[in-house]
Amino acid sequence: MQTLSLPCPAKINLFLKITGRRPDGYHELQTLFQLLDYGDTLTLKHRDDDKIRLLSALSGVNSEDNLVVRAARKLQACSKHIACGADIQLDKRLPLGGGIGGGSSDAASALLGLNKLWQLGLSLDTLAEIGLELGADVPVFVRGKTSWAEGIGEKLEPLETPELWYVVIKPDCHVSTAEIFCHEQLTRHDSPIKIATFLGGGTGNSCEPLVRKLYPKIDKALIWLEQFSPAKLTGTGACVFASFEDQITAQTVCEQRPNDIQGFVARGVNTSPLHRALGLL
Ligand SMILES: C[C@@](CO)(OP(=O)(O)O)[C@H](O)COP(=O)(O)OP(=O)(O)OC[C@H]1O[C@@H](n2ccc(N)nc2=O)[C@H](O)[C@@H]1O
Ligand SMILES: Nc1ncnc2c1ncn2[C@@H]1O[C@H](COP(=O)(O)OP(=O)(O)O)[C@@H](O)[C@H]1O
Repeated sequence: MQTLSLPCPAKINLFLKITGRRPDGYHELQTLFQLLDYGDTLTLKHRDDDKIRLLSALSGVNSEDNLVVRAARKLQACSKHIACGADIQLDKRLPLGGGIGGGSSDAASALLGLNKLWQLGLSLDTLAEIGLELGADVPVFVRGKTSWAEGIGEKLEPLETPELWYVVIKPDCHVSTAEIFCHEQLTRHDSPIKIATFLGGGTGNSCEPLVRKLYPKIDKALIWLEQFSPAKLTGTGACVFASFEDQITAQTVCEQRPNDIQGFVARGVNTSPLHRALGLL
């Protein structure tokens, strides 16, 4: 097999609590990562030399900093063969810095795809460990299941959720995850909750009050979406989302969004499209 074309699905955080801070500065959290059937596409072509070439530049991101190239280099270091190279084409649909895990998902698809293309035979456990070095959100995409998460997002327990339709919109602003986690006004000591408490409803995102205050456009987008269904921030933003029972209602809402707001409709899925494409689950 010489070429693989793979999906890189988005995620949303159905809730997010910050329960503490580790000595290295990373925050411990609780969240529910809901995978979506919508995302980027990564095409990997085997090369007989050891070059990693990114064929599609991402505006504002140096090729060597692109998470797919960083993932490929990390995996190359695990290879005992000399001829492990790849041409990589990344077709982006997911907005950058949206809190929907685009870069992390691209990295996970690169790890799983190149593991197959280069016949490395690494387990999902090993790939999740390598992924965690690239970002706290990478392991959930490596494991490929909608999951309850703790730690910094790497302690994962699959949780089946109703496969609802989501409207995800991105106001015209960019939120840096690091900026929010460094902010003195961030709530850092939420009490941990049980799964049953989340299922009982009403659990939100602890970053939301601060992000709404710092980014009026996000506040406005939440107010707009709230007209149709309860709306929440995903991750540290900038995207916000709301759920709907059926696709047509979700599409009708999405089409009415203000002109300066990007948006899409996606179905929540319990199993990643990446793993389905690779025949892993
Ligand atoms: C908090 C979440 C929820 O999904 O936010 P989003 O990025 O999706 O908005 C993620 O776990 C983010 O994961 P990811 O985007 O991979 O974060 P990383 O690249 O590992 O970290 C970016 C920066 O955010 C801070 N950070 C990140 C995660 C975490 N649990 N605690 C932190 O303090 C650190 O300062 C780190 O340098
Ligand atoms: N393949 C990639 N896709 C998106 N962003 C990338 C990628 N590689 C590196 N990045 C960098 O990672 C940052 C966060 O990306 P992204 O995963 O889209 O956001 P978030 O973690 O908020 O969901 C971007 O602003 C960009 O600088």
